[in-house]
Amino acid sequence: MARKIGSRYTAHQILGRGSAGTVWLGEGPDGPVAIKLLREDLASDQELVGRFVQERTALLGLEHPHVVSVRDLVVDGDDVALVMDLVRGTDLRTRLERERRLAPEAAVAIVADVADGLAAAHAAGVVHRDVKPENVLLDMQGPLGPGGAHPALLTDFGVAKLIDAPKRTRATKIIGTPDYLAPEIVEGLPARAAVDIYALATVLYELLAGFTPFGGGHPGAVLRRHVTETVVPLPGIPDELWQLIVQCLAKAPASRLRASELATRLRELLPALAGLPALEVDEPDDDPVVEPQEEPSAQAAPSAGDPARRTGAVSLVPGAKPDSNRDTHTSMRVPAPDELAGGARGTARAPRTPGTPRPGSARHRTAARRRRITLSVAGLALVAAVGAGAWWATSADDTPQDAPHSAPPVP
Ligand SMILES: Nc1ncnc2c1ncn2[C@@H]1O[C@H](COP(=O)(O)OP(=O)(O)OP(=O)(O)O)[C@@H](O)[C@H]1O
Repeated sequence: MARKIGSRYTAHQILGRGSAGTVWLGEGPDGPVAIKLLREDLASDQELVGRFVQERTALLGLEHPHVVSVRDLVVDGDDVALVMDLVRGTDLRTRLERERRLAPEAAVAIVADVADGLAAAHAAGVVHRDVKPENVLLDMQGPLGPGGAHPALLTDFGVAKLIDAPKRTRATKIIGTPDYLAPEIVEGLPARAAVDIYALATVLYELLAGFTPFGGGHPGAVLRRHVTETVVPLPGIPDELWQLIVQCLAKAPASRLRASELATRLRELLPALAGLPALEVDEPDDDPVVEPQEEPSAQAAPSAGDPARRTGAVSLVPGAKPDSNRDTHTSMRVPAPDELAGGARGTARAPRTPGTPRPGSARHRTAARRRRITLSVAGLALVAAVGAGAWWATSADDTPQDAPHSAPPVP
């Protein structure tokens, strides 16, 4: 059923739903558009309305074939809506879920497009801060590129930030999605363009492997891996492609490539990747084995399937499901250095060639569960601190770079 949005637009049909509202196929004075309409019950939420305004502001004047342009912002009674270019296709998350892993050529072609879009955003002084497959749209009506990939466009600049002059203070709250967060964000440093490169390299790894390099388990563990763990090579990946990923996942932001360089280097690799099949990689366990520290106790650690262990991610939107490390706009407190140091045992998720068991794999899980009794003291402290911080930080948004470093007390 059609409905009017402001005086200039008509929404005809729902294209999809996000946590903050519904995206409609609509019509405007200049033809078809996509209209992102903020949920009615959220229209009085200043923070969310602020994000819509932020997205409009961030993208003003930014026209690029690999960025979804925002055409208008409508505020009319209870309606708050962003009017965007219509992309006829799907988002990259949907494609990845359907195919599980992409062939290297298609993955690289898609990521090169996004790198081009990021280069334009960075040149305009905008850091995206939430690069992930959900925020990449594939234009199925566009020409087929290398590996049969459709053109990719970066969208959802709702938490984008204008690049500022250097700040004197550290951030106390984290904006973003745990699996894709650059280590400097976890450490409370300001988000510069290099955070988008780190996130995009994470997306590239994920397209090739089917899982993110540092994801899995509690968000606190994910944050810690970004800072302390080294990415483990994917079996069978062409060396030059691997070197690019490693460089862009460097812990030091200055060591990463810039977006335009990344796009160029990826495109140079494309001919050598033509026709290569998707990598054969088994997803590592989400639940690394933690050796027992003491005898069984009534306070045994929650298991991976226990909701208490998975609720560290906090959705921006009241009522949205806060249980995934891939949730949009997760907002958490920056962990203290001792929380990041964690226990003696690393938790890197080593990918495996199919059929190769390793301790902690699904095959070994039953036996391992029997042995796993408690988390280390450091692990528990991290879980408690980050989990509590997450809930505390629900109202945090765009002030982190100005805020003094004052973490709440750890319960
Ligand atoms: N410009 C667009 N053209 C066509 N479809 C779009 C456009 N923008 C978003 N969509 C579709 O609408 C759906 C919802 O998008 P939206 O950005 O609201 O949510 P999301 O990014 O999936 O989640 P969240 O808002 O929680 O980050 C997506 O599945 C996407 O495919």
